[in-house]
Amino acid sequence: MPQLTVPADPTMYREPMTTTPRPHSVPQHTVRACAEFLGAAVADGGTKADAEPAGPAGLAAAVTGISHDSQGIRPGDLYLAWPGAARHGAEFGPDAVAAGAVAVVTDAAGSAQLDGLAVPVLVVSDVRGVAGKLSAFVYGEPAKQLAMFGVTGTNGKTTTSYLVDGGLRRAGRCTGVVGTVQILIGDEVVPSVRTTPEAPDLQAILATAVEKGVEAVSMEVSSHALAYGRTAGIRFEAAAFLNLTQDHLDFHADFEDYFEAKAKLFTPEYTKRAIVDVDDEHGRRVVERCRANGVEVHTFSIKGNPADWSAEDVELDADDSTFTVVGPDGRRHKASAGLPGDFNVANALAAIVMLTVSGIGLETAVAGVGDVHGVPGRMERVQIPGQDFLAVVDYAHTPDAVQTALSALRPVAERGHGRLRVVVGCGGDRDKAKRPMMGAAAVRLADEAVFTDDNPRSESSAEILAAVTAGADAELAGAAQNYRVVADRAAAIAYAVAASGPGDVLIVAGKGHEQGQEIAGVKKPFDDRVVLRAALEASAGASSAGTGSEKGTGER
Ligand SMILES: CC(=O)N[C@H]1[C@@H](OP(=O)(O)OP(=O)(O)OC[C@H]2O[C@@H](n3ccc(=O)[nH]c3=O)[C@H](O)[C@@H]2O)O[C@H](CO)[C@@H](O)[C@@H]1O[C@H](C)C(=O)N[C@@H](C)C(=O)N[C@H](CCC(=O)O)C(=O)O
Ligand SMILES: Nc1ncnc2c1ncn2[C@@H]1O[C@H](COP(=O)(O)OP(=O)(O)OP(=O)(O)O)[C@@H](O)[C@H]1O
Ligand SMILES: N[C@H](CCC[C@H](N)C(=O)O)C(=O)O
Ligand SMILES: [Mg+2]
Repeated sequence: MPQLTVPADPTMYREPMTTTPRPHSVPQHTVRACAEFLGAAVADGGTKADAEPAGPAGLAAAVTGISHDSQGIRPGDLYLAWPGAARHGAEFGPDAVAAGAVAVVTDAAGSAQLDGLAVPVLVVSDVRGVAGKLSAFVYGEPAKQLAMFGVTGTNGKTTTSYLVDGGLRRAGRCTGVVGTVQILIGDEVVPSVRTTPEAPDLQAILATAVEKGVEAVSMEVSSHALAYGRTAGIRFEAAAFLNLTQDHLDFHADFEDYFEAKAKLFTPEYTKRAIVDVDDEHGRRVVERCRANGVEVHTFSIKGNPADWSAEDVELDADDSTFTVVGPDGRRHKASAGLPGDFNVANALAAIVMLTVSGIGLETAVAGVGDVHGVPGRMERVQIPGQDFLAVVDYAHTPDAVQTALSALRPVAERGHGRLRVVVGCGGDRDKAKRPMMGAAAVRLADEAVFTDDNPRSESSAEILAAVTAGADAELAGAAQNYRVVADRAAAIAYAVAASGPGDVLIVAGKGHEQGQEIAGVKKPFDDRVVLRAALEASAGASSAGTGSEKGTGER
């Protein structure tokens, strides 16, 4: 098996964002105006200090920004001290003030820790609960100057937000995208650390976008974002619900709680219109909610379910697809998606409907969505000269996504009379319940699964892999084992490449665009696309040197 090392180019690893872009000009409300906006009690080290404000300027100080991170404070900021998983943000109140914070917004528990602070302490009952609207206030309500498009669902948010962006660009809009892969503000690219940024960062990004002439933003709205209120203060032109399947039950109490978080987006406060995939049972529940709460709802289906919009005559290829969009008035329009798999037809239709019902012409929406050929790390083909099998990097990191990705490429393997192989693992410090389910999906739908490390984070790689293989074993129920475990991800990819022969299909799943692999809390550079390409080149080199005799020896 070829030995691989990850290229040690430090520029490949993107450090987490430490500074969010900030707008140049803001309304400069005073601390007092912010306190009034919040209806907050003002405490100064536990003593009511409305009459005698603390600090040099106290309540009269101008507020020029807002942050929840003491390390991201700029002079003139409000510091939001909320309780975290590990500690209370109030612990960092003094750091924030030293960095120039003009006031701290916190809760009663935080206020008790901030005795004698040199700036006013504004006390509210739920800091995260006010963060969205307060941040929007501080930055001058930027979302009101933008056409906002939001996408939620367990899988497909990133893809769909890029497809919406394609349509907006086609319509001549200057655009922004906020999501898992990166943040685009016009032509500026900002690294992303979260799918949906925390509210102060999100509002700063939107205000910067307005300053740069951006007119429309498509963004992912994660369930964490909805639970934490990260998008509060934004009313979307259109919000899409794609699907709801197993994920994030480390964060949500149960599946119903996960659903309720997603359902929040489809209320009049959050969106003008809902675009809902009714092929998903939870989508149908969202439709009922919208009908009850008065949100305008547009349904779509790619599976022949009754819906306002549907995709018919779907033809799938290894790299793309064509279909006919059938609108509510019976209008039919030929469309294409430059991405493989029927699930991407659903994503494309979601984007087309979002754009069309928001006033972009159907023809423009269809053309713009069809302009998008590839989303980083989503079914991204990695190909070297002479390669006689299909190799893709995909971001499937949920049971449903593993199933979807494998099912989408099964016909390609069949057409090539080849075998379907997947390299996959599960992240640590995330939903544990999905691990056996992913293992089961992999052995059920692939000819061979290679189970490997994803981002173990603080967890033991061996324990994560044991949970994955337990699911695989249960699924196989004594049938011949069609998986192997190669914990080292580069070695797993190298094995899978060496095992692949003509007509085969290889999916390297779970890390997509990611630039690092986190093991025992240390993040090292790792890009599946780079590692896969290196493995392909090493394997081709080994074959041409006559040492590739093992290649493609899997049973056919
Ligand atoms: C598990 C989780 O939800 N963690 C979130 C949490 O971190 P934490 O509770 O551990 O924070 P902490 O270390 O206890 O610190 C408490 C507070 O002190 C502040 N602090 C801390 C240290 C310091 O020096 N100065 C300072 O001000 C922190 O900013 C924080 O506000 O609070 C932080 C902000 O306050 C979040 O950014 C962080 O999200 C982390 C990054 C995360 O990865 N969250 C994931 C689970 C997430 O949000 N995922 C969703 C969905 C992904 C998807 O499906 O696409 C997403 O939208 O990305
Ligand atoms: N509509 C869909 N239905 C089911 N699976 C999908 C769908 N769209 C994409 N997928 C699968 O999910 C993976 C992740 O897709 P994408 O990154 O667009 O989703 P996401 O919702 O943004 O994920 P994340 O929660 O990590 O941000 C893809 O690589 C693909 O395997
Ligand atoms: N937004 C997802 C991404 C998971 C990606 C996977 N590579 C992992 O690390 O588990 C999460 O934070 O749960
Ligand atoms: Mg995403």
